[in-house]
Amino acid sequence: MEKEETLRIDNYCFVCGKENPKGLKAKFISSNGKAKAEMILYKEYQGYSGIIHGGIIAALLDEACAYAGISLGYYTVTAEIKIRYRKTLKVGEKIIIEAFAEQIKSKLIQAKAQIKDSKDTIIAEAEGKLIIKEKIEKS
Ligand SMILES: CCCCCCCC/C=C\CCCCCCCC(=O)SCCNC(=O)CCNC(=O)[C@H](O)C(C)(C)COP(=O)(O)OP(=O)(O)OC[C@H]1O[C@@H](n2cnc3c(N)ncnc32)[C@H](O)[C@@H]1OP(=O)(O)O
Repeated sequence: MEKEETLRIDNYCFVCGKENPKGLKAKFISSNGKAKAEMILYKEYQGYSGIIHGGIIAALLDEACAYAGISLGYYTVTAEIKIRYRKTLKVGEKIIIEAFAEQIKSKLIQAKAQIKDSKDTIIAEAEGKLIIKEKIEKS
């Protein structure tokens, strides 16, 4: 049987990679199943004029879920993600992205994430199912 591919981290993640010149460069902090980042998205990421593209919002929510899972000690892939877009996100607005994850089966992590603006209004929220691929070895 073929050996399963391992997930490699090379700092080029589109959402968080420090080395990716075309990435969003989000900086997540995470611990104990929670993850958080703050950032501002500019015009490069809009769809309609002045409004951030929903795909970018989805990528941020997905990443927040992954980081919450990483903080539980696992690298995962996303099997499913459901997104609810509640308000449009305007270009140039400060946002807070937060996620919470829990392991509910041996290979399954369930995560919830949300994006709020600086007035604490929910812009978008997500529910994700993440499949555990490997345990993070502590160095
Ligand atoms: C020391 C600290 C260091 C910290 C460092 C921090 C730095 C971090 C740096 C960088 C972070 C980067 C973060 C990036 C994040 C990106 C996230 C993504 O974009 S991931 C790419 C998109 N997703 C895919 O490409 C998946 C593609 N799909 C698949 O691979 C498969 O379809 C998969 C694995 C999702 C399911 O495949 P199957 O069904 O063959 O899986 P089977 O292994 O058989 O099942 C596993 C278990 O999961 C359940 N399962 C599978 N899908 C499910 C679902 N949708 N809902 C519920 N359960 C499900 C199954 O029923 C099974 O459960 P049972 O073991 O039988 O109890």
